[in-house]
Amino acid sequence: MDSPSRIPAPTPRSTAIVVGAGFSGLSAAKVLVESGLEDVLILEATDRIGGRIHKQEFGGVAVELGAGWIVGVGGREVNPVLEMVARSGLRTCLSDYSNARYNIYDRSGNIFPSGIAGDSYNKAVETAVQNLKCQTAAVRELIKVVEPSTTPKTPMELAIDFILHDFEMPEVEPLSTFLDFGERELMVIDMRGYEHLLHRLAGDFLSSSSEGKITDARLQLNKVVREIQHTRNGVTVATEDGCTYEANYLILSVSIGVLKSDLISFQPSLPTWKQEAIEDIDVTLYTKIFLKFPYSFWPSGPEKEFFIYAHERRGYYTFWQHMENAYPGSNILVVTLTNEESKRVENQSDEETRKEAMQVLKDMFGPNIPEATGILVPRWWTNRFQRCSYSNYPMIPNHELLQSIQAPIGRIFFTGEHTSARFSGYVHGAYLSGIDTAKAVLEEMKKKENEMLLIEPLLALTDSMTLSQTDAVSGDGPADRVSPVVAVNADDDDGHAAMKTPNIADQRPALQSNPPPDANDALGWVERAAASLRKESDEVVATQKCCLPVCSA
Ligand SMILES: Cc1cc2nc3c(=O)[nH]c(=O)nc-3n(C[C@H](O)[C@H](O)[C@H](O)COP(=O)(O)OP(=O)(O)OC[C@H]3O[C@@H](n4cnc5c(N)ncnc54)[C@H](O)[C@@H]3O)c2cc1C
Repeated sequence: MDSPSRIPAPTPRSTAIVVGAGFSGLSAAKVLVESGLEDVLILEATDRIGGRIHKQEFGGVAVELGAGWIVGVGGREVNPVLEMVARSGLRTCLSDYSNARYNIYDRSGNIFPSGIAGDSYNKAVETAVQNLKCQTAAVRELIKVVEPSTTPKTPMELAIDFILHDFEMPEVEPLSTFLDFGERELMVIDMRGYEHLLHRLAGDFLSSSSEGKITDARLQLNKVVREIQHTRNGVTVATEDGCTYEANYLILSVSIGVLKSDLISFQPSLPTWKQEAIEDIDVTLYTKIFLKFPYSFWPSGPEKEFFIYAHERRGYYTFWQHMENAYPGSNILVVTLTNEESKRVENQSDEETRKEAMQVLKDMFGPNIPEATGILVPRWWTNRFQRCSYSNYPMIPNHELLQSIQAPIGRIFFTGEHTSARFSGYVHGAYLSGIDTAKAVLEEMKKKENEMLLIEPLLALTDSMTLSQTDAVSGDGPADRVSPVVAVNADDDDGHAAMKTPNIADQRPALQSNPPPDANDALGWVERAAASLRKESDEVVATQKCCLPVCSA
């Protein structure tokens, strides 16, 4: 009997492949499918959808390892994620950070008097706003030197500085999220998790079982994309398990951290300006560490949910939250670390982290508190499918950088929170970017279709001429159907539509050497049409150059 073949069966070419099934990938796929592209294929590296939205059961409740809040609520526009929350009846509660400044503990367990803490906080906000104004003015006037800011020195100043700058605070950060959607934040406290929104979204266009499990073959889990080959005609994707997939277009929704890493290689390589833009974007690491206790020992009540530990090392187990408001009786504390501290704890054992956290809690609440019985430390940095928590753009908008990040390369389109002009870093930014990118792909397809309508008669004509010509010369039929006119308007391998205009005369020696008598007029017509297409493509290049000043043509 024949043994079953180990070579995976070739998959049919799809119109579009979406890499990644986080919020942006799924929202992009939904738009494509609902526009009639039934054959969209989604390749996701892990065994689940959701990406940086990830619920896990811990200590008897659902905790959010990634996004936990709907940020931007109560403003003049409605956050689209809030609309989804309302539709799916997800349980949330308001997070009020304003009292955290009155719950600042020193290393001896004393709370700073509210007057001192409040004054220090207000001063830090003033300085931060002042700095921002200075920077904006400096950018406007192209002044390089800015007044040095007041540097926080004491443990309390360092703690406040950490809260103001490592968490987005509407008081100091004029982000579109706060300006448009409002300054409030709702925490998701639902056993189905934040990721329930993604399951609902996927369920809108992918088939699922009666238990809600997605069964649609268009979603392929455990498919780690390692290589993307792209030409002017399409893309070929190779996954770690040895499969290849072909498509006309590709939407890449992996995080900026993954783009910075070497997980995915591109053939040909991404152009230098794209690689530089990817390098230039900073990433933030944000780690919520969950600790489970046999009973609660921290102050509870409406204004005690958040508390701060002031240590001489900035960001050392600074920001704490108890989960009693969300899940009464859960006896869970959450402490948030960022950036270098996140990396440090990711690289040590959970037991070491538990000991450090316990020492901090003992500093604040005394030596007799119970030991944590469980700890959960998410690892976003060492996770090769994330390598960050979210992108971190400079406060002063850098349009050039953003445009370079957003710009497609040939048939590869980029999406994800890091491509969102107004809402980078957030769930709603990811969701809206997916929609925008899918629309851009549809536009591009329409443009190509229109071009083909124009080109097809020319193709037929050049085919018939080439046929008679090559018949006359060699007796063979045309080997390659790609017409020089098609090449005029096709993308080059660097991804810029029609950046190089081929010399038609060079590509058509046989036609010129001995044209059939009745083809002379037709040839003139082809030349004129090609010239007009060339002019059109030059205009495209001009537009692209003006959008992408860093582009090396
Ligand atoms: C700890 C943390 C806290 C956060 N808190 C908030 C918050 O409270 N509120 C808020 O609005 N936002 C928050 N965010 C940000 C928010 O989670 C993200 O902005 C958003 O979820 C990003 O969605 P995305 O689709 O852009 O990317 P992702 O969700 O990362 O989706 C990308 C997908 O691509 C997959 N992938 C990666 N590499 C490959 C590959 N080679 N092949 C195939 N698939 C691949 C990944 O597995 C992933 O599923 C937080 C993020 C983190 C990590």
